[in-house]
Amino acid sequence: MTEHTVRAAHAPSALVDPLHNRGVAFTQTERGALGLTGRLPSAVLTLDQQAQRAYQQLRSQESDLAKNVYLEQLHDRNEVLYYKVLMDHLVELLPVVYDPTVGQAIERYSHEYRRPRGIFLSIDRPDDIERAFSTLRLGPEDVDLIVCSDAEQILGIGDWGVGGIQISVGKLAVYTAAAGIDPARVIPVSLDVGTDREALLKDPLYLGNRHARVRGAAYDAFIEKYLRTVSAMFPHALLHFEDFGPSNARRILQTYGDDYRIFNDDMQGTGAIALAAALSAVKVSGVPMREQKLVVFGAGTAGVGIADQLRDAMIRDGAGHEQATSQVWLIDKPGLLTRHTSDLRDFQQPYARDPAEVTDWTAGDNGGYSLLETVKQVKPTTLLGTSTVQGAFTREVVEAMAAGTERPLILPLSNPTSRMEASPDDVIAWSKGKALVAVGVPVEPVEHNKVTYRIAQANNALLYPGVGLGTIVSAASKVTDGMLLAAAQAVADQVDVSAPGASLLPPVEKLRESSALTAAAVARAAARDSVATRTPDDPDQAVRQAMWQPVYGEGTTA
Ligand SMILES: NC(=O)C1=CN([C@@H]2O[C@H](COP(=O)(O)OP(=O)(O)OC[C@H]3O[C@@H](n4cnc5c(N)ncnc54)[C@H](O)[C@@H]3O)[C@@H](O)[C@H]2O)C=CC1
Ligand SMILES: CC(=O)C(=O)O
Ligand SMILES: [Mg+2]
Repeated sequence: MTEHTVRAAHAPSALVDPLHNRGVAFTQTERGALGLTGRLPSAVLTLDQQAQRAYQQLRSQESDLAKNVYLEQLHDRNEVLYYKVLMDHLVELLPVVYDPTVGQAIERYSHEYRRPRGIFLSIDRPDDIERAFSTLRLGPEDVDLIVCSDAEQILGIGDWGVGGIQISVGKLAVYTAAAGIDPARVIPVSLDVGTDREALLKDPLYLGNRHARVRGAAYDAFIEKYLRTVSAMFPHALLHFEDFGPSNARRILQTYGDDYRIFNDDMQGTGAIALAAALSAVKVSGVPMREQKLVVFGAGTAGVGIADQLRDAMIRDGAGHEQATSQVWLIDKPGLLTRHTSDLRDFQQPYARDPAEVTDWTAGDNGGYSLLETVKQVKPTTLLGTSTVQGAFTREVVEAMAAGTERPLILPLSNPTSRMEASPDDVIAWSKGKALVAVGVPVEPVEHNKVTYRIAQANNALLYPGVGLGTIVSAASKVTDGMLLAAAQAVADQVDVSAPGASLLPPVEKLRESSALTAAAVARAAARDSVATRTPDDPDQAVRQAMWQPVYGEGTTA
């Protein structure tokens, strides 16, 4: 050890540990008890005063990325203060710590890096998994939630290697800000299996494994070892999977979903929030769920995850399984997916159309059937965008939607903003105010013909925090389809869509209240589905009591 490292090791730990640090809010008595005498300026500030100062400092940052970096540094210094600022300004700051700015933070991770947050697991050292988690010195009862990503499909921006740790950090920040998940009881994880992005591999500052993504048996063994280790060490933790590539996302959930408490946000969370928007749209359009016709543009993890949940909702509303499946049309890079499309993925196959159906359709130059042709032929009630293709919902497509049905539901859900299939103001204008719209990122209301259209944010963040809290409060052994449906229904029940231009989903201003209602509905569903191992008499009260608040507790805290 050098003289410097010895000195650092003797720094007062209460100022270094972000879960306990209060900075200048430590009282003189606490400073004395914690060995901080002379280590802080004399004044003692309140949390509100600290939050005022931090917010002023934040406002002086010149870009959203700079604000994100500032907030991450605050997060690493003082978690209570970080969450106080975030929650006091949630509408303004959610897009900074989460979607869309988190995309930039991920791209810039190795360059903006200050200090590590979370657990970094390398596929090159699978035997380190247990030792890595042991460094946290947490016991089996101490962890509620672990978010991991292998960063193959971050939002709509693809493979970002170790930078994907920031999606795990960002998703957890939303869990705490929205649903009061205790930040001391969560762990963000990077599963670094390499990256196929040449620019990262060539960047001398890149902080991840400098090799191509490992696939096949070694990848599967790494995931299995991760699951076995974390569930043995933290048996009550919900294991959230985020932004895996389409085949791995689905395969992991299908292979391990019965044995481990897994939640795949991009399939299950996104499916449920889109279902919530669709349930609200049914109230406006009057077209019952069983009669909905859905065109999905971008048939990957999110697109087919949503298709599955909407198909199941059609079945619950009285459609037969075959009929409901036939009311879904998938479009991917080759165009409409038919049974003749080569390289269909297994999860796309149930929806592949019979080529005999489309013999009268006009094929494009590549021999496939375009989005526009499909919309004209099918006259769908709902058009979903999960393709990452900016501008794919052209004026002609939107006009065809509005010509085919009275109140089309149009969901350009791709993130971040640069990937959105259409901007809501165009969709409202091109459809002459008929379209019901929700998008993945926060956007301003749209004025059209003297009506103000409030555009719902159909981002899984409006739902997954409540799913997580409800799972934790009920100590559910798994996340069932019934719990996801209950979450979607609870979110939809919170909005009144009777006024012209009303939002299809609750606003972010009410996210905390909304997440509490969702969590209670999820806990009730867990009991109904016999997966709850704790059944509080009053789930609403249990949920509210479980919600962590950003306040300094009594007495010294180190
Ligand atoms: N609003 C929300 O809550 C969520 C939004 N998303 C967004 O959905 C998008 C897709 O994410 P994932 O499903 O995870 O990715 P993915 O890679 O699994 O799916 C994207 C699909 O779009 C297809 N695609 C690409 N170019 C196309 C083109 N020109 N024409 C037709 N299809 C094309 C791809 O082949 C792929 O099947 C991302 O932008 C992501 O941010 C994902 C999860 C949640
Ligand atoms: C919101 C989200 O999970 C995504 O875009 O991937
Ligand atoms: Mg995601």
